Amino acid sequence: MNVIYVKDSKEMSEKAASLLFSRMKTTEGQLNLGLATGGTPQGTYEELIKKTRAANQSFAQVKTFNLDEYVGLSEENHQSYRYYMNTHFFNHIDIPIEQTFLPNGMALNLEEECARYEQLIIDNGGIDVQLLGIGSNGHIGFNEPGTPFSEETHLVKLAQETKEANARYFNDQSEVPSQAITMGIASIMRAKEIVLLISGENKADAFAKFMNGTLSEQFPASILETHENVTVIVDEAAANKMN
Ligand SMILES: O=P(O)(O)OC[C@H]1O[C@](O)(CO)[C@@H](O)[C@@H]1O
Repeated sequence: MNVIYVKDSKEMSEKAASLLFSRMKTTEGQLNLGLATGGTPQGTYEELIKKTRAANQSFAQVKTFNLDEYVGLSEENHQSYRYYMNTHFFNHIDIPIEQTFLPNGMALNLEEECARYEQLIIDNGGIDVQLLGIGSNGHIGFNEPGTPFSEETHLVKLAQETKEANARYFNDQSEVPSQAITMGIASIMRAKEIVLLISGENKADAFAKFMNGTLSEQFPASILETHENVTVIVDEAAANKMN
């Protein structure tokens, strides 16, 4: 595992964007990108847009697969992850919107939707590079503590801690959906390369626990230690409990 220590979230975003940009360039855009939402990767998308524009680079061949989506929020809902991805990234680059995929949290049959999404990723040849954030409880995607490492895309009930953490994006905590569809740990681990971003004081305990290396389903991110191609980019605020 390659751990890169950086000063702050700006430097983390620049490093992550450079890495993704270079992967897109070396494959001439023939790349399946796994993407994440939340506050952490927002700067990475901004940097990636800047780089793409500055280099006048086309990424029209790239396909994207997001980790997760809330259940019951339409794509027009400003809190849906589809809305987040469109506004923060897809509307500003030339990846055709039809090549951008998220689980459909409005599907009538949610179990069927999970199986369809998993199969969609497989049918497209799998994910080449997966971008990840981490929850303060160690979740990756919406895989909460206790999720079996063998899970593929599935329906989850959000942990209270996660609802509280994500309430900042909603008018009121009661509006945070209680369910989501997420790629499972097994789906994430099938990515050929993983880039984990960790930023901010509120992630310091999670990073310390991650680095301590005990493999446990109670701390979902711990599985990443067993993946052969992981880059972690962590800022000073998140790394400050390691000294
Ligand atoms: O970057 P944030 O907003 O702290 O979120 C951390 C993680 O939580 C999720 O948003 C899910 O709650 C992940 O997609 C994200 O990586």
